Amino acid sequence: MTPSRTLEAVALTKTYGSPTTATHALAGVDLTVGPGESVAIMGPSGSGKTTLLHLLAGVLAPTAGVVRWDGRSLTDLSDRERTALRRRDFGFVFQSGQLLPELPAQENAALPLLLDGVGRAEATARARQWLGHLGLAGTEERRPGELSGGQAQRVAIARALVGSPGVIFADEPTGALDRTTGWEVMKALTTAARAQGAALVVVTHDTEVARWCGRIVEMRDGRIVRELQQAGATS
Ligand SMILES: Nc1ncnc2c1ncn2[C@@H]1O[C@H](COP(=O)(O)OP(=O)(O)OP(=O)(O)O)[C@@H](O)[C@H]1O
Repeated sequence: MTPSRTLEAVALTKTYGSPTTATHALAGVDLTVGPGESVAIMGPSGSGKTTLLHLLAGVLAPTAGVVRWDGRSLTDLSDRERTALRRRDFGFVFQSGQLLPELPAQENAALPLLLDGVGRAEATARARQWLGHLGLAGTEERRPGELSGGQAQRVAIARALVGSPGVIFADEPTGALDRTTGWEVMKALTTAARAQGAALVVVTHDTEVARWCGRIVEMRDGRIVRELQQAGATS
């Protein structure tokens, strides 16, 4: 990836519903995330964290404002171009339940490459490499039901990273894990993202999770009300 790739949101607003039932989920958000940077988005329930994540990732369209990735506005792309961009340049990690239960770990991790037309042998080899980096050597053939929660999240991280994305979006990535396992998963996620030069955007309620990120932004009522640089962050 080129080091200049930056994710930038300008004056982002999002209103759900009709004019009579409108919810103003985002009310003017500016945010820039550079290569290798990690940002935690925190704030109370309903403050707009997930909406912001979905807009940044091009999953939802803004009501007004713009999201630029690598200098290109996501809203200027066709649905098809946006889907292709999401698959190639963005990786996703969710709370849980994101792996396909019938596929072994290595195929789950290889999926973005397979969907992008990479041959099975190469895709699996690259997935196995990531599983190895994430401490999952020996579990490549296991199905998600045969993995612990922490192992399954690391398979999801391998899948998010396997296509060398420029940005990884994570929504409560440790929400289904105990504290120690969550710590290990965040360590794996931030270390791998940094090694790859990928930006990382994490939505979380958990200050322990946010501590792994270089920057914390706090949201209230659809706005960023505070930004905190973390000098001591591991990322
Ligand atoms: N699809 C939708 N339709 C209508 N309103 C929505 C929709 N999605 C979210 N909202 C509303 O938008 C606001 C922001 O929601 P959002 O999910 O972004 O908040 P959040 O900070 O991620 O909350 P939580 O921490 O509970 O996940 C809330 O008032 C929510 O009810």
